[in-house]
Amino acid sequence: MEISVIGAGYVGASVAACFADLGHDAAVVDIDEERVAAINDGRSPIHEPGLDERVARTAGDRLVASTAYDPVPESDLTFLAVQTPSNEDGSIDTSVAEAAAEMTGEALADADADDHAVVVKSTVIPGTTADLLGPAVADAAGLTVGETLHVGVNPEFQREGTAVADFLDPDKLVFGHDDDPAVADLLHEAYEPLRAALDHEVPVVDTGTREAEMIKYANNAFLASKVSLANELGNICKRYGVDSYEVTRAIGLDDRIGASFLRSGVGWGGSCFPKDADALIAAARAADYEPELLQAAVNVNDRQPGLLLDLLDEHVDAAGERVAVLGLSFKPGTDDVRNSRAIPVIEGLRERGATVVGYDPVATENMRAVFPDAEYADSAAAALDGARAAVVVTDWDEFAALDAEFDAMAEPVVVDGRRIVERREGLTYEGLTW
Ligand SMILES: NC(=O)c1ccc[n+]([C@@H]2O[C@H](COP(=O)([O-])OP(=O)(O)OC[C@H]3O[C@@H](n4cnc5c(N)ncnc54)[C@H](O)[C@@H]3O)[C@@H](O)[C@H]2O)c1
Ligand SMILES: O=c1ccn([C@@H]2O[C@H](COP(=O)(O)OP(=O)(O)O[C@H]3O[C@H](CO)[C@@H](O)[C@H](O)[C@H]3O)[C@@H](O)[C@H]2O)c(=O)[nH]1
Repeated sequence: MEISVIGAGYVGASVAACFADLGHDAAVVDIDEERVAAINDGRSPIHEPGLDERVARTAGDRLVASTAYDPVPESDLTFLAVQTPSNEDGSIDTSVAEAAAEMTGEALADADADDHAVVVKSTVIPGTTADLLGPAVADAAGLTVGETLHVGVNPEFQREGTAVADFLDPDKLVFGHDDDPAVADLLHEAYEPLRAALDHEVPVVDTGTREAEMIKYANNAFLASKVSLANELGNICKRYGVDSYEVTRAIGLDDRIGASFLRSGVGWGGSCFPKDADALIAAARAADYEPELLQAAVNVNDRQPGLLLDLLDEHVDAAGERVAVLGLSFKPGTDDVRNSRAIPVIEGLRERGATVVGYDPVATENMRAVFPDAEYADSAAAALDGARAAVVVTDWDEFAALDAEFDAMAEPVVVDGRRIVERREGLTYEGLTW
């Protein structure tokens, strides 16, 4: 099957490479020449475990990348996987997706193609596909939705750092198609090799486009709120000398609660939870509904970095001191620093007059773009060397193994936002939520 994917970012690159690896012909289109060149050179344009080898295996053969939209009319199905960022007020900014939809339509018009399906993989507010993006493609192409152009929604639930594994073994597949059998058939065909490769059934949710769009937001809202509740409980535990991880381990044994997404700490970041929570809140308000619980989840999250720094203040006056920030990415396994909790932590340290020295196994260059004048070390040991204190922001495995490295600090003080460092003799250790 011929598939095109618009956008070679975290979602588009991994989805296209995985489809190619599963035996489809996948063409990725991106306006970013560097990302296109990387794929055509057989390299992943982003850091994502398992992606490099898939791109290397398929590039130039079943996987091709281009800045031109020529592959679109040659394919049966086009996924739109461009970014959907936030406006100033938190509402979704669909301008990039609209432009990509128009360019897709123009490519279909130029080639006089019909019977093509355009499926939105980007996260969009309910109604965006049916009311905005579908019509944008159709108008530019001179086609009619439901007749000569088929429009659907197939939200993506992969996580950064495990995007390939998540895509290849999803908990569910959501196909939004408003009863257009052409979209449903093409989506089932696209995912058939993936399902055939698994030794278990993957539930497929065939549903409307609006429901598919909302399922994506509901999924993220639930998970983000779950972490915020774990953080709220952790903050209370801390004040009562209770080990919050013992508590969440126990409550997670209740099937109705579930063990995942209960790790309390410095909060959730990344390109999705913050943006999607804001977009859903703005969408609710636009419809005259005040989403109090979701807003509280955001408020709790926004407070965590400040609470971490308050704990540092209890041990150290950071003014004029060198403070190591261990972990810059928003979570382990990725070089993505979008909405990383390291950003407010670094800002708070600088407000205190500290000299920040950051370390991350893979995200340094991306954080350098945010704070060009901060110091960055090549290793955790180098960051700790001569530091007055260390603040742990990301739970990279290698931080769990740190031990003698702390002795390079005059008086080792560690404020741990992710419960990753071992408490030990000779180390002043303060965990954020226990
Ligand atoms: N990052 C994730 O893990 C994740 C997971 C699930 C869903 N999503 C959603 O998927 C969408 C994409 O997210 P992402 O993280 O991959 O974004 P990204 O910013 O990493 O990638 C988007 C890509 O689209 C390209 N692009 C922009 N306009 C274009 C155009 N007109 N034509 C061709 N290419 C164009 C950009 O150059 C960029 O490379 C968003 O809606 C996001 O919310 C993301
Ligand atoms: O118990 C937990 C679990 C996560 N986090 C934090 O939550 C954030 C998000 O983590 P995660 O969900 O693993 O990463 P993402 O790649 O942002 O993935 C989320 O966002 C994607 C984009 O929408 C969705 O596709 C995924 O299903 C959804 O999990 C990170 O900052 C984590 O550190 C915690 O603090 N505690």
